[in-house]
Amino acid sequence: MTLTGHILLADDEPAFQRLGSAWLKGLGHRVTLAGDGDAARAAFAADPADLVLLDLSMPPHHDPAAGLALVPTFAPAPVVVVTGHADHELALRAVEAGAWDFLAKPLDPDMLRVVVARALERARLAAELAALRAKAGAADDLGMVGTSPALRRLRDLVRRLAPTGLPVLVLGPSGTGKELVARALHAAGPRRDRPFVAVHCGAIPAELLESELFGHVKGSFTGAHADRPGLVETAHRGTLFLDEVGEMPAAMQVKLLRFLQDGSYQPVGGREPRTADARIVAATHRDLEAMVAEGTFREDLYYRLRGMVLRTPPLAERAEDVPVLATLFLRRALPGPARFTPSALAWLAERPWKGNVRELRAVVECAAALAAPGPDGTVTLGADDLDFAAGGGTLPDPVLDLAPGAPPAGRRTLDEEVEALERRLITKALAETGHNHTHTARLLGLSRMGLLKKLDRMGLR
Ligand SMILES: Nc1ncnc2c1ncn2[C@@H]1O[C@H](COP(=O)(O)OP(=O)(O)OP(=O)(O)O)[C@@H](O)[C@H]1O
Repeated sequence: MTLTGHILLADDEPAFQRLGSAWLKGLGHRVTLAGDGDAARAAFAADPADLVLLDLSMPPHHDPAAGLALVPTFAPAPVVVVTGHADHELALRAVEAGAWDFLAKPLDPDMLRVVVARALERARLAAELAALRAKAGAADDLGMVGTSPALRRLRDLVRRLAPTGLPVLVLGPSGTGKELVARALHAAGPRRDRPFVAVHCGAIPAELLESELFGHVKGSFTGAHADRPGLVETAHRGTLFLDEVGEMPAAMQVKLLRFLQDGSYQPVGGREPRTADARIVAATHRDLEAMVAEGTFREDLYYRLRGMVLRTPPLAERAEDVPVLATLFLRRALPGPARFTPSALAWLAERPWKGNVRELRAVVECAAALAAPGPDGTVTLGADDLDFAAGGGTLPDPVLDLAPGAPPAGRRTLDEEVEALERRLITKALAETGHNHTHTARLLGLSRMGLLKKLDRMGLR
């Protein structure tokens, strides 16, 4: 039995529209027609098709690059690109942009039938997979690992909030998993096949944040050579995660409020307001209520953001999660068998974990990177290994203990010794800074780029 479906045919040639839709209807498909990119987007938003046949060069620009930019907007429907020029490179670029397949004009009806049937079958399989994943997802841990009552409750709330479109504000100290919660809300909700876009409001200079979020139009400032979509547009029908929202400059708070109120925004230099539909999840480690009280954060924005508040507790308040998370990070860090000694587990239990889960992860990964497997191939991490990885203790180090004139320990070459020392100092600095690359580079007197190159070379990234 051939699969039939709803096909959006986006092409500006009337003759092709007539012929194409007659062929497709003849095969039993329902067809919607659109003559340009905007019409295609609007038709898809109003009545999402199972498959899109897309001409890459349509009015008003007749520019294949603009056509390519349209491809991802039809996700999750597969897009088959139809091109007037049997252009090999363009077809490859279309596939890179996410197109499922391509067809060259003039169309061969048999080819069209086969390509459409394959694309619809692919869409059916993808929908089936998503349904199975959603079913399995209901029972999984949403990537939020831990057995403490606090974490169970958090997971439960995430599961219940994910299907709703409610804005969520995630509050908690740094490194407690706020971004993880935002990702879980997205992944367990109906927008999971659309983008999750994270904006680190504190990391982007105030003057750039507006154009990052809302985009800009060509010529709006020096260097704006072309229209550029903002992150809210990229997050359309997906989730926009506003991390460190407490750092958002006052002028931007007004614009964000407007977007939260009615989904409308104005690109920098643009005249016409645009709209996007993004689920908002915001997070901060700051005390927003206190910021409202002292007038540094808008009260109206605060109430808009806090549709629901989720709190990620400090790791110190959920001691039973520590060994579970440590074991998880150890398993992820090493391919082979690995374990903690009882003294390592005691060390883990005693540490205050001021940097929370991020610190725990960094310490375990660091210790795992430095450890050597025993004769049976098992890596055993003791309290000393963890202490050293956390930047506290000193480990017997063949290089540092070398007496002047003594031969290199284990008969390693000078280059190997230097590399081993470099690796140790870098991993130690990474643990001290909670894996913050900028701070680690500064600590070691390297440029950030220089550090990243070394990390890549050593496989430490
Ligand atoms: N419950 C958890 N299960 C597994 N991994 C976790 C958990 N909580 C946190 N992590 C891991 O810890 C690290 C820090 O988490 P995340 O970035 O989500 O914290 P955050 O609160 O957003 O931090 P910040 O405020 O500094 O941005 C990440 O690597 C994350 O994957």
